[in-house]
Amino acid sequence: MSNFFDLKARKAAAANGTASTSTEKQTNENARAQPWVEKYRPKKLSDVTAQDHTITVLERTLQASNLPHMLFYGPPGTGKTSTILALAKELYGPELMKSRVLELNASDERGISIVREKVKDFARTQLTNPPPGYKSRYPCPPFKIIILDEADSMTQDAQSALRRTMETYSKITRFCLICNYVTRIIDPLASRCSKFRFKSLDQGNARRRLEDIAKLEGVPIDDGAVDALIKCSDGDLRKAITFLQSAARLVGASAATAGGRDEGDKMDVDKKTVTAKVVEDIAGVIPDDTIQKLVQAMRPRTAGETYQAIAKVVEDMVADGWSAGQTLSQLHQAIVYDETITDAQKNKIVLVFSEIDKRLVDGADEHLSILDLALRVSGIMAGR
Ligand SMILES: Nc1ncnc2c1ncn2[C@@H]1O[C@H](COP(=O)(O)OP(=O)(O)OP(=O)(O)O)[C@@H](O)[C@H]1O
Repeated sequence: MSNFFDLKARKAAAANGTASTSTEKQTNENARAQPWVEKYRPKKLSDVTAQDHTITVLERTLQASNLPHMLFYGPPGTGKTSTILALAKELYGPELMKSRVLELNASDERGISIVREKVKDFARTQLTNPPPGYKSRYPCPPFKIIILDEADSMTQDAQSALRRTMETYSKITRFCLICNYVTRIIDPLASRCSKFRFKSLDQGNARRRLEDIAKLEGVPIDDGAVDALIKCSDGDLRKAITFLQSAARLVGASAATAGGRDEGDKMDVDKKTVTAKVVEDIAGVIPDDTIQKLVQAMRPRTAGETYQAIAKVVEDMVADGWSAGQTLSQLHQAIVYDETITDAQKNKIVLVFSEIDKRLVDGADEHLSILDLALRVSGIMAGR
């Protein structure tokens, strides 16, 4: 891992008493200010963890110096963007990355005009020879790569237009579409690509990566905190690393500039060790007893009493600032494992959860949505 060796070299230089120049100091400052998700983004295909099958197939494809159009799909923070960037770096080396790779992400416009102009213009550009002294692990391929991140947010028209561009310029341009929801990619486009599924990171790999980063950054972290990072991030390594960096800043355990510490926060700030409590507070995890209060309020009683009990707990939760998304996710977990609720009731409850989830995504009022959810689930639990 190159970061590890960079860090070791810096430490060795410091131990030898090597005077650091102002340029070195500036570089160190920049490294400190950098988000860890970028600092520890895999630089080579072999740095990508937990996606062994995909990486093996891609490495074999590279050996043949050929590449199909590709569609990477899977949950957020599992290494899709990192993989294609690492692949492109290995294929072109730093010299050709700029001229041979076009990366368009969510901040770019997603309509048909971007396909007709920016994508098509780049796709049809003829290749120039590599500069003298160009060196790469693989023979320089006769094509460029266009990376379309978050391709599932492209309009249907834009996707249709892309189909033709892909075909027309396939000799000199290969596409890599990246998305979370493969069903949102139109069939004619998906069928032109080799598909690669990225899985949520398993606990073992996520744990190793987080422990490595904590060690490299000199952050004391206890076992419970790593468990909490894994639990709060649902297999999304980007989220886990971001929580880790925020937690390290909060407890003052990292060299990163401290900031964002609120007076009055009841967190474990004195120990300088990242604990499970610190992680949960940063991730906005609602304490179990609060969720249990809501579940108890939802248990069957007379109609008027149920409303009052639920309304009171929901009001307190809103006043405490707990987000509706987090409430939805933790309440769902609590109900799924509740053995007093029958499977038939759980089936109906899941439908209510998905409806409220959609409503929240569409921007509905959080307080009313959670109130509605709790009342409807309570009705189902009462057999209504
Ligand atoms: N499989 C992985 N191996 C190593 N690091 C990873 C992996 N997955 C994610 N990461 C870390 O998380 C960060 C975000 O990963 P990346 O942008 O590749 O995710 P993604 O799958 O493209 O997510 P999204 O769908 O949200 O775009 C990376 O910079 C890296 O630090």
